[in-house]
Amino acid sequence: MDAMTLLHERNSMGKLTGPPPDRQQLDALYRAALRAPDHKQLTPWRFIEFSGEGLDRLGELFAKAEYQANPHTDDGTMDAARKKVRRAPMIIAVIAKVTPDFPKVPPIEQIISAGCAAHGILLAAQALGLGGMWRSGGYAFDTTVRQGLGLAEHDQIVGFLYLGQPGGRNKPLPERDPDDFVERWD
Ligand SMILES: Cc1cc2nc3c(=O)[nH]c(=O)nc-3n(C[C@H](O)[C@H](O)[C@H](O)COP(=O)(O)O)c2cc1C
Repeated sequence: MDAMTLLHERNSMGKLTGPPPDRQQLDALYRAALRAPDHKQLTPWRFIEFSGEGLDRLGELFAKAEYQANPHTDDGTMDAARKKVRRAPMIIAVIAKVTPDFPKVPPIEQIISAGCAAHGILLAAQALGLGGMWRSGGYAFDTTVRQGLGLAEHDQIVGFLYLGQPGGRNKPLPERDPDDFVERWD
């Protein structure tokens, strides 16, 4: 696939099956992430890869988050939280490692950079014939999840990237006209 087609036709894939990306594919995904634009070369990124039993550990953390938010939460909600992680054979949590008070690089720039890294992973996944979907849910902002993943005070989870083999048909892409979004100062 040529680069422009990839950029114009990136499409999230929510239905994902095994096997997970292999090590060679993962290396390519991370290399794409590491080319994210990065003011002052802070490399404000951290990735946590979950597969196999690691997914269940993440699911347990999601269930714990539900419980901490509401100790009266029912078993069904806790189970649903556990099962969410099994929507893909692999999840990569993309974390912005934020350095507060860094001259000229405010936290928002570091978080955007991590967002670009996530986008790089999704684009690279599609280029390799993999499927991917960026999800946050409430868990990306949850204190229990943040603690469980070892985030420092200023870090942010920018997303959970669900990755695997495409398990469904690509949805039609939305028709969007650049002119609806662009203002020109000629
Ligand atoms: C930061 C971020 C968080 C997202 N979180 C979710 C989510 O929790 N659940 C969801 O269904 N889609 C979520 N999305 C949207 C999907 O990843 C996807 O972009 C959307 O379904 C549109 O599909 P498309 O990317 O193919 O246009 C999120 C997107 C971003 C950028």
